[in-house]
Amino acid sequence: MNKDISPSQLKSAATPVGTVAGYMPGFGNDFETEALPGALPQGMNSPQKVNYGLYGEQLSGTAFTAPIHQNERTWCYRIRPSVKHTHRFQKIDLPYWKSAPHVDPDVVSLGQYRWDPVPHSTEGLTWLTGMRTMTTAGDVNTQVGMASHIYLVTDSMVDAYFYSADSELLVVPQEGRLRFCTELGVIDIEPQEIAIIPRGLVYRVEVLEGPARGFVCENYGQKFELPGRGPIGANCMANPRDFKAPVAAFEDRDAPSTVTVKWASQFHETQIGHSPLDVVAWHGNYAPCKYDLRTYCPVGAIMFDHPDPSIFTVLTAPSGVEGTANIDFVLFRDRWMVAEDTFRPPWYHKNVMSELMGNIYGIYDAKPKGFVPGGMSLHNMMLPHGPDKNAFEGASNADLTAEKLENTMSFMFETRFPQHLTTFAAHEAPLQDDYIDCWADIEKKFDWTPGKK
Ligand SMILES: O=C(O)Cc1cc(O)ccc1O
Ligand SMILES: [Fe+2]
Repeated sequence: MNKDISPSQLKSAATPVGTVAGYMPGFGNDFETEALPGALPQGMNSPQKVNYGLYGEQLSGTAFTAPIHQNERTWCYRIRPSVKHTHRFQKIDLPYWKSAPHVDPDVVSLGQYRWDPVPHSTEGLTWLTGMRTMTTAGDVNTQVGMASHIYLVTDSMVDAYFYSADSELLVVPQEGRLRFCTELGVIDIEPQEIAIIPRGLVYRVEVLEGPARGFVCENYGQKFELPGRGPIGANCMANPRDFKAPVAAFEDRDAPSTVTVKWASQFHETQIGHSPLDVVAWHGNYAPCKYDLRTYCPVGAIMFDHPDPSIFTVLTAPSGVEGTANIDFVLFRDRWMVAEDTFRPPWYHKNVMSELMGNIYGIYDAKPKGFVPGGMSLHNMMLPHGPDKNAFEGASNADLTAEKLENTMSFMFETRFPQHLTTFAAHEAPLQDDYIDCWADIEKKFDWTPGKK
């Protein structure tokens, strides 16, 4: 132990997990943070003895040899190395959390689909038991694609911890407030914020205000990164400083605990005798973060026409094919509409990517009715869609003054892979059977008469 530190200093410096959430700004920065003074080795990663009797441990988020601009890892200094567990892993069943490839032969995924909010259950549900997979795409074993989930959470995890070896999770709350107590610190989120929980990071989820509902994009592939802004330049869209990583916080708590691991699509459990959230200090660039969607600075059409929705990309997870994302996370927030002589809502279209949308709050301009907060829609790859009849009539006859779209926040998880509905999405979730009728009354307006000039 470091002899320069007095016991009173130690007491005041400790920030146990679960009491305080403090943050450091920046996206993918090389952070350093310590909950006890002097806990973080300086100038090297593996001193012969670490202060306070801590163990050094590296968490790699990319291959050791990944290019320098993508290479991510974090050095943790912890009370016990995380290998210490007392039991072999046992498989457990979480029947509502599915992974790709998962194709129910009796479910038709080819279609335009929309769901009302999945209602809260009368039984108590945690982050693990309350996860409801709606769609899967790609293949978790080859680390391509994604799954979309709804979470319904009423109960905090108690002496229970989780990590996903399969995926990074992008969490989009719609109702309630959650606390993510992670190995690297504490993150609190509420609607209009998001959190990113990296692959391999251990955490438990507590309910600060329930019941909580929201959306999750489970990314099997390369990590989310900020999109290149091209000619837009060095500012606007999502700015790096608005992403917040937690400061170090730890628990020194001996209690029989469970660790659940999602690995190659299956869930496994082991027992440990202490809290694994025992990282006293860390440094590195592989860390969870939160982001307030209200800080997203949209750039749009200021003269005419409706640009592709890629202008609203918050984060993109590359697929290896340049410009073709494994997943884009796109935000439709409040903004001004000023384009002249223009049909302002989204146009009718057929997209090579598949579009999973969720409504966080308010009204989405292409679907003034039926796409409600907590609801989702799926327009699968190469399936035509666009404004419903009301939106078309409204926007093609509107007085085109400058108009502010207010009371609106929806998002899209857009992937290059087809999305397959789970049995839950097709049969248990509140699917709107009449969704495609929103286009049924679109009239033929063609006003050409043969032979007439
Ligand atoms: O289908 C949707 O509503 C999402 C969407 C929005 C937009 O402005 C342009 C294209 C697009 O797919
Ligand atoms: Fe679309």
